[in-house]
Amino acid sequence: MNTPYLTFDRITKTFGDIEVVAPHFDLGIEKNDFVVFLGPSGCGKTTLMRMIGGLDTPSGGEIRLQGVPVGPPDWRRGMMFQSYSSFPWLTVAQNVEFGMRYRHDLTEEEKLARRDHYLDLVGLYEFSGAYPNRVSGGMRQRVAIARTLASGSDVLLMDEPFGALDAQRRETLQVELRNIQKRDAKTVVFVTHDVEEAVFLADRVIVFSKRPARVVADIDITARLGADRHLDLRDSVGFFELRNEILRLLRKSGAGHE
Ligand SMILES: Nc1ncnc2c1ncn2[C@@H]1O[C@H](COP(=O)(O)OP(=O)(O)OP(=O)(O)O)[C@@H](O)[C@H]1O
Repeated sequence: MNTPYLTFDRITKTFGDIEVVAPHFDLGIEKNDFVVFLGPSGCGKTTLMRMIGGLDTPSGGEIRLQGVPVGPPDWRRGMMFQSYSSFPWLTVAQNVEFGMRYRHDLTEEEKLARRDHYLDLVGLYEFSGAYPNRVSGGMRQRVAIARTLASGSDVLLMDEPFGALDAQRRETLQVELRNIQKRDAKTVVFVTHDVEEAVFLADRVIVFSKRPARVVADIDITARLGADRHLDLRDSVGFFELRNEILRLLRKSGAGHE
């Protein structure tokens, strides 16, 4: 049997008396999969992501990437959290460059080209020289998205990254993220509370129970919708069926979802 690219092997996690994941939590994530975590608020999704990124450590068990236990954060696991703010003392462009500080494999010219490409992608090129505290919250979030993508990590850990964006920008970035993920063969773990966003982006949606988190459903979205995602898909019957199915699961899992 093949070992998954990313493995949670008999994980336990407690904060004092609080048990965050169900005892001996197991989960495998395949390379180049776009996996979305959905579940009730406070069930442990962020904690699971932080443990992949190395910002938190399991109380027991092991998380392995390509068979190797994960250690402290490094650029191969790029993290982007909703609260992950920009550095106020750096300009928008310098913030994006900062994401590439460990990319010794790139020349200065390549770094600058990547910086400009991703700034353009998130619609911030013209704000390159601005300081983050001079732009809106949604724009700061886009700076963080550009920085994460520019860093070129193999694994992208994204915790509600589009939360502060307006609907149109959000749709654009969803399509772009999905394209980048497929084109550049990234493995993405993405947390959202938005079921439509989950269905649109994911190859696989994992629905968690209330804390302590356990997997209540593991849905192969690509088997049902195909890998090619375009905005028209949102109007299809298959999309609606999946959305409704997941909303029902969330209601049952006690999410009290919108
Ligand atoms: N550093 C910490 N110390 C103590 N308790 C914590 C800590 N971090 C998280 N928790 C608790 O662990 C539980 C899981 O939190 P987590 O942020 O992982 O949930 P979540 O599913 O991401 O929630 P949300 O959807 O609201 O973002 C919560 O009860 C939270 O209060």
